Amino acid sequence: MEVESVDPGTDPLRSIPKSPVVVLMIGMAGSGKSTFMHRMVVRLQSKQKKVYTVNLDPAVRNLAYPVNIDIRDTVNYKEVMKHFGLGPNGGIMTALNLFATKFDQVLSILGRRAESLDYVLIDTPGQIEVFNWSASGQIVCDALAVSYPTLVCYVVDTARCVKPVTFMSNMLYACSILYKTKLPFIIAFNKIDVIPHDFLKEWMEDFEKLGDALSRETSYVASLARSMSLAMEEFYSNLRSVGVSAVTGAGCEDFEKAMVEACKEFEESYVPFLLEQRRDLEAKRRAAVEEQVKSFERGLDRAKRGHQELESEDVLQLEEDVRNFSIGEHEMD
Ligand SMILES: Nc1nc2c(ncn2[C@@H]2O[C@H](COP(=O)(O)OP(=O)(O)OP(=O)(O)O)[C@@H](O)[C@H]2O)c(=O)[nH]1
Repeated sequence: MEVESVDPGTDPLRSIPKSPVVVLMIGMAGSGKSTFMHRMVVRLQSKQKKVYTVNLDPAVRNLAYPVNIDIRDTVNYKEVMKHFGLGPNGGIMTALNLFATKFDQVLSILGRRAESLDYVLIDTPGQIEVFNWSASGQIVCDALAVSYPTLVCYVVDTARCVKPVTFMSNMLYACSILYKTKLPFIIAFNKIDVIPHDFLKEWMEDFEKLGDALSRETSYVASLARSMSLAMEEFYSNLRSVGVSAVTGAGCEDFEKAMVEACKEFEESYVPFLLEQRRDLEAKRRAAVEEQVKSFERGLDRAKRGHQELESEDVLQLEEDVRNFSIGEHEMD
């Protein structure tokens, strides 16, 4: 398996255009990422914006929105699980890592489309750690951020944050994503049709209020969360949050305003950093891709040794599929 050379059309050192704006949707399973993507696609299209969508979740069954690039068209994660002897999370992670080794193909497709696009919305797996802490997440984020204004939207299920301890753990996740990606960040407190998010804003703006709520809980985790709540104030000051409902569309206007602000932040804070770091980032990304290719080869060797009882054509077919897949697109409307 060879690492592909970069298409000149996607030269990572060219200047970063103002559009399309890339939004990475990250959030726990069931938080509403796909539904929110659908809502934003419909909303933006109704304003004559050109929206392009990418699905990076190999295990999702149904998508609410029309998808242009779909990881499920490339590697079959169930086959990957079977042949590499992995569980569901390992299968998703390996499929995503494999996809990331060919992410230059996505950049080429976007490069050809970019001039006519306003937004690229990217859906990620609900197993946040699979994206955030794997090589693939790093490869995808770095590749996009050196090419287009790139933002993170962290989708949170507001109803699942009613307990202050759960809210705090959700915020710690958000914190780890912000510090890992370093990209402009918007928290979308989703499902405000079920429960308004005002109490969460209060907890973010006044750590004493969160402390009060936590003092009603007696667990060890609550006292840990209490001692962390002050430290989190600094983190909250680095992000913007809005309440939305993917189902009713409430709050979407605020979300659009937050995207405009986040783009400004990208331009003012991130682009200067990129201008200094781009060569290093690109070298790091290519090294990460090469490492993934090697790790894939090692995995295949192990799989072959472990599957001596299986039909060798089976293993060869999988090897062929995962080595030589190419990334295509579904036409836009
Ligand atoms: N009431 C309400 N339900 C919502 C909202 N957004 C999503 N849902 C529901 O929440 C459930 C999960 O939504 P999805 O969009 O599939 O969530 P996801 O984050 O993409 O989930 P994974 O694909 O598992 O990562 C579905 O039943 C949605 O209909 C919302 O704003 N309000």
